[in-house]
Amino acid sequence: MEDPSPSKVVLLACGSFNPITNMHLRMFELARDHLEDTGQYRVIKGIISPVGDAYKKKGLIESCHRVEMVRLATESSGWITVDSWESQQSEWLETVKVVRHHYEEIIAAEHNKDDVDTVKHAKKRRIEEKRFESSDQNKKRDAPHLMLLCGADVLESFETPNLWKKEDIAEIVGRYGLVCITRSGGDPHKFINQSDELWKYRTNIHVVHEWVTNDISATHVRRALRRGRSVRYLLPDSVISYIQEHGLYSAESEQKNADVILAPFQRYSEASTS
Ligand SMILES: Nc1ncnc2c1ncn2[C@@H]1O[C@H](COP(=O)(O)OP(=O)(O)OP(=O)(O)O)[C@@H](O)[C@H]1O
Ligand SMILES: NC(=O)c1ccc[n+]([C@@H]2O[C@H](COP(=O)(O)O)[C@@H](O)[C@H]2O)c1
Ligand SMILES: [Zn+2]
Repeated sequence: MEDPSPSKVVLLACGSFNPITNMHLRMFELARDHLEDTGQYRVIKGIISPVGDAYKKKGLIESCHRVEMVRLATESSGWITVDSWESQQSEWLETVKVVRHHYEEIIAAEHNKDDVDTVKHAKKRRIEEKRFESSDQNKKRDAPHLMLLCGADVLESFETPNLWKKEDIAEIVGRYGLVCITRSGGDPHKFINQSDELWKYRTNIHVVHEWVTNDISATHVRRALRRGRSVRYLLPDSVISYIQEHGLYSAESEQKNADVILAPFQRYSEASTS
């Protein structure tokens, strides 16, 4: 008999969040509505993982500030949280490693939950276990899926030479799944259609069309801040207060890493020359 209950999903967004904007938060709401509309999924959690300082992107301020701003921005959400594990690593980590880490955490939490259940409901479980031949198989089936959430620009960056490894893309998209929000100027469907690699995994890529096109970008916010312009309503008030209190985003901070190569380019060009 077909299982009518929707699969649980955890959404993970990786990026600079320099700083977090309302659009980063909207991505989660849009993705949840889209997935739940299919009747196949129930989104139980959203995780925002700011990239570590070793990513070396131009203008990237210290991760402690970026993490704190995400914490403030997600305070009012009942399901989106920040996770600082990635940002605490001394080296830049490929996104696939971040995805694996969070999946392992989810599975470990499921096992812990089962252990607690075992003590609390030992009797009930014994009865249930008799109904299933392999409890492990069922545990796995009930475990939440983890999907990477991103904007269309990240999907399009898969084709940039020396930025992503083919096997990493295959693992992220093939094994976990991707939810991609349209961003003005891009057409993810066309992009998937034109890529033999992505076409293979098309059923694992959920494209969410944002009809209320919203072109907020962190770059735009940083530029406005440098010019002393208002950024109100582009990001939460608590984040704006934090930026003001700590004097973040100046002409000087925008020059950070200006003469450094982005970590993935550095790593993959080293690999191809050695
Ligand atoms: N307006 C938007 N529409 C759709 N996706 C977005 C939007 N802004 C950011 N994202 C997505 O949010 C994630 C984190 O992106 P990132 O931190 O680079 O934000 P950004 O606004 O693009 O910043 P920057 O301008 O510094 O590149 C990425 O997956 C990116 O595609
Ligand atoms: N090969 C990879 O795994 C790879 C390459 C480029 C960017 N990324 C990630 O994608 C995100 C992109 O963030 P930005 O759009 O802010 O540059 C970051 O989290 C970064 O670590 C991963
Ligand atoms: Zn970006």
